[in-house]
Amino acid sequence: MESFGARLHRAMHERGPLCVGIDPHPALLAQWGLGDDVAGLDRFARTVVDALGDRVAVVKPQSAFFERFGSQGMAVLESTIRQLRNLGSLVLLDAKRGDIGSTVRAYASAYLDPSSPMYVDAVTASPFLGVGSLAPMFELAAEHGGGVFVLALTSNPEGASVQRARSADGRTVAQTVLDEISQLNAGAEPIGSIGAVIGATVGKTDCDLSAVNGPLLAPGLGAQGATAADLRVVFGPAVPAVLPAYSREVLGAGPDPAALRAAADRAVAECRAVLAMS
Ligand SMILES: O=c1ccn([C@@H]2O[C@H](COP(=O)(O)O)[C@@H](O)[C@H]2O)c(=O)[nH]1
Repeated sequence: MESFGARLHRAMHERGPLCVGIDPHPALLAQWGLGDDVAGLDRFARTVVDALGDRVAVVKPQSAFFERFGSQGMAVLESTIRQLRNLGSLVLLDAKRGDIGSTVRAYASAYLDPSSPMYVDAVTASPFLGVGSLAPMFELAAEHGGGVFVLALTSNPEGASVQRARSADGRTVAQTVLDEISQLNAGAEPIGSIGAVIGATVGKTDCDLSAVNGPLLAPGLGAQGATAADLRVVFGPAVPAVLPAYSREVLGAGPDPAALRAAADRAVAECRAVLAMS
């Protein structure tokens, strides 16, 4: 099966370098004239899927906003994932999972096994229990052409105290995570399937990104204050590997589908200019 890295590389070239999040915040539901309930959640997600599912490279449902509504919210998430896959966008589930290896195996089956109802193209993962504890995810991703995005330098200001801390060998925690990702992606073409999450808000990373050879998911654009121009500062020569991610900035244009599409097109144009892809 074709690797996630290869599928993502093609999708970004064909559809543009953009990941749009589905983050149905209560404030956005209200702004769209929807109730803060399962029906509102369902309408919100369907509107985004119908407007963007056949247009953007990657759609990233934020699991937390579906989990809020219990089993009914998870049913909406499952059907959102199915609809997105039918429309051709890659689905990156933002669930930030991580645990001891034996439990990570269950998370891996939930998201990266094609027989699961929650099967997605890629999932976000937290390396706080050690990057090695995520091995079951990496293995299942490799077996079925999936991807994993591992948190390295997150977009929130609180992340730095942990992620920029230095370990005994002098490397930052973020660099340690990136080095382990580099090993997993070594030799992969056109790009590896294990990505790193590095916020567009973090300024200079003080990290060596040259060997990562995987996609660099950059949240923090728009609502959190970063702009497309910041991507050059944060990623330097690694900027062509960046997958820019917007949620509220694009979603705030809804619920009119044409306005959502226009907002996504604007974001693609801005990012394409920075990533020097045409
Ligand atoms: O470092 C990180 C990792 C993940 N996120 C997630 O991305 C979106 C951002 O939403 P915006 O509305 O564009 O701010 C959200 O789902 C976060 O959980 C992140 O922001 N930073």
